[in-house]
Amino acid sequence: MAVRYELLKQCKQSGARLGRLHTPHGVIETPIFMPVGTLATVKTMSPEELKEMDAQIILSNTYHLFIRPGHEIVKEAGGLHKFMNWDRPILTDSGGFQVFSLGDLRKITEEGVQFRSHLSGEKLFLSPEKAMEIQNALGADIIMAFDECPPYPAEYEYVKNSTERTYRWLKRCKEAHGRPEDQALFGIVQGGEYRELREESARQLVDLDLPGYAVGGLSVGEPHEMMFEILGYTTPLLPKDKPRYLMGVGSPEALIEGAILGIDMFDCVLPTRIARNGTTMTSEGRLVVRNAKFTRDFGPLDPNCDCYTCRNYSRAYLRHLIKADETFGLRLTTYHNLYFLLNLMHQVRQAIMEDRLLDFRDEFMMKYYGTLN
Ligand SMILES: Nc1nc2cc3nc(NCCc4ccc(C(=O)O)cc4)[nH]c3cc2c(=O)[nH]1
Repeated sequence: MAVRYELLKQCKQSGARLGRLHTPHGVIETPIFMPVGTLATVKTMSPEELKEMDAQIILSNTYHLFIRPGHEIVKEAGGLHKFMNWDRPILTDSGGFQVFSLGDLRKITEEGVQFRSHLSGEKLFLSPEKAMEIQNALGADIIMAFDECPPYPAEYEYVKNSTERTYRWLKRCKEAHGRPEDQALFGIVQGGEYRELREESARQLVDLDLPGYAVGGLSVGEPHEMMFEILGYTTPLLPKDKPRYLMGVGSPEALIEGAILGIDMFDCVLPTRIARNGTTMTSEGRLVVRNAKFTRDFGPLDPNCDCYTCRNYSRAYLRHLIKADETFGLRLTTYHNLYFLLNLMHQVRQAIMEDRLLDFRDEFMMKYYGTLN
């Protein structure tokens, strides 16, 4: 089996669980946050730094690597692990979301999606078969089905047709998957904001008995409460003995709430993207270190953080680097933001172990957001 999930403990206070995900490139402790390395690099971080902060799995993107440098190049290099010198697990997203959010969308048909590259404008085509060919070439441990992520909001009829086609595409992915022995194909539950479509999608995917299930079509601009409400009735439909992956979610509050609702895996570009404009996540909430008020603040970014950035540099120094657009500044804020979320998930796992995740949530929310919700 390419990937095997081991349920270690069900939290007594919530729907959260402690688990271990065994993959060909190592074991992942869940619930887990996955740093995003879209172009075969987690921007400004080295693999050694990612290991130092205990990143156990990273994400990369079919769409981007298909466009540049091309999946054949990566395959000739020996696959993505070798190409980027990362010997721990990798998950690749299928391109479904990226085509709809990045490429200049041409046309969706039963066959697949015609679009223009956001780089060269060249006409390209992605289909379930093509997405499998690319991901089989990249060699990630976990690969995602080619799906359509419907926009929010979207009419019931549109979402119904899209979700039914996404299911037909998933069956084609399963058929076309060339490496089931060492790459686990996860399905993606869709259905928009419509409960009966979500329930139907979950039922169909579970019948395919896949090694893992993602909840897609969320974190696309819908209200926070709606995302949690959808998770509330979708996650329980997924098998307890398989990992559940909420795509594109990465704020501290959403990671904790998602874990409480039974989600095991998260990914988001948020921490790395906001770091590059000097916005950081600290134990006392968001802190925009480029702000003038930190000009003479010689204390650590986060007094409660023991990461490399917080142990060695001051807010004044970080502000100076970010203002001067010094690359080292981006590296230091990125390192801290990733460390913050990875450490948050470590504390979440600890809280599940001690059956006190709801208490942990309240304590965290008070410190980070200054409110209980
Ligand atoms: N295959 C597939 N992939 C997905 C990726 C997603 N990513 C999101 N949300 C990301 C939201 C997002 C985007 C940008 C930033 C930032 O720049 O900070 C933060 C969050 N929702 C997503 C849904 C899907 C989906 O259904 N199917």
